[in-house]
Amino acid sequence: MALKDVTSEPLPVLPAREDESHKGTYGRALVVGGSRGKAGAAALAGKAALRSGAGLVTVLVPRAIQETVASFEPAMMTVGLGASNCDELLQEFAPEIKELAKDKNCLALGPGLGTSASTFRLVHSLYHHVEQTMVVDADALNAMAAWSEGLKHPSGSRILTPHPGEFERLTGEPCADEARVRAEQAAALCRRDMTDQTVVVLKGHHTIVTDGSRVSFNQTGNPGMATGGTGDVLTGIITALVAQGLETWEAARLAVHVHGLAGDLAAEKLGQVSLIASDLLNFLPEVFLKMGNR
Ligand SMILES: NC(=O)C1=CN([C@@H]2O[C@H](COP(=O)(O)OP(=O)(O)OC[C@H]3O[C@@H](n4cnc5c(N)ncnc54)[C@H](OP(=O)(O)O)[C@@H]3O)[C@@H](O)[C@H]2O)[C@@H](O)CC1
Ligand SMILES: Nc1ncnc2c1ncn2[C@@H]1O[C@H](COP(=O)(O)OP(=O)(O)O)[C@@H](O)[C@H]1O
Ligand SMILES: [Mg+2]
Repeated sequence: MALKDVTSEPLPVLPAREDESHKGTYGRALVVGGSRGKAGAAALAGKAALRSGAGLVTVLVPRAIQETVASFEPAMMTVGLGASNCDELLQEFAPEIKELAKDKNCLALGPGLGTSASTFRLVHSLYHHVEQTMVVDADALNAMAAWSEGLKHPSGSRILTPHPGEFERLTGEPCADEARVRAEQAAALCRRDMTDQTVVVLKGHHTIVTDGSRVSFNQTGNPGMATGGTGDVLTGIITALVAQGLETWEAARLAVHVHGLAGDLAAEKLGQVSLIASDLLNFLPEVFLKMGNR
């Protein structure tokens, strides 16, 4: 199947907010991630989801880091699972997480999650049994890479957001240097195991977004964004746009643009050297205003 390059087509837009709306109108997002030492990844994703317009954001983490995550941002709700010393999310939490997912419009799974065997089994269970659209990132991708059945049989739409290292773990093949070949690799992953509703976001300079038949090469962003946690922010942005009703392809394409533009504005003010992931959160408001949202 020929891959259609739609890079020059207009970007999707986030609809204007109606006067008669309320927080429920803008969706409920659930971020599942974090572990001791990587609380920040879950917090960055959660706060990015809030700054990208999701009505209600809950960050679900192991109990030991709940207070830390909550302290990053009071507008974020948190749920802590396990005993007070529990520092990673485990397989046995799957039923509780599935229950909490029921009234959510979108889930993000993976930032800072950790790589224990039990955590990986939790990821498999959620990937295969949660019907809501799910952004699958970071250690959730590593979990799926370690699974012999690969990414087959998700029970809902999935947006996979690998960086080239994660992509290689998932597919067993390194990313090609040439953009067009890389796009074909990402599209092949999309088509290989999954449903029509799967989107792959292969991150890097000119991040590739593909649904297996279309591809878009992102035109925003800069090397200042090559710093820990910027991918976690992207995960939160995509999750918020899905929670607000955008389709997976639209949400991924718009989010990648918004994320890169936040990076460009941040670099203009702060310089590429000093830019850190949490700066992106502070430039998201300017991005949405620039794009015509009130
Ligand atoms: N503040 C926090 O809490 C933070 C927590 N975080 C959490 O940490 C966890 C681990 O995530 P991770 O991405 O840091 O590590 P990992 O999955 O081992 O991948 C790195 C490997 O891939 C390779 N690689 C090749 N090309 C690459 C490319 N273009 N971009 C990137 N990598 C590339 C790379 O090659 P190398 O650098 O050696 O050349 C290396 O071998 C995860 O849960 C995440 O959410 C982070 O988000 C940081 C902030
Ligand atoms: N040289 C670059 N140019 C543009 N964007 C970049 C560059 N390097 C990294 N990025 C962006 O930064 C993000 C890094 O994501 P990721 O590697 O998952 O980081 P982390 O896991 O630390 O949060 C991606 O969105 C990627 O596109
Ligand atoms: Mg990452």
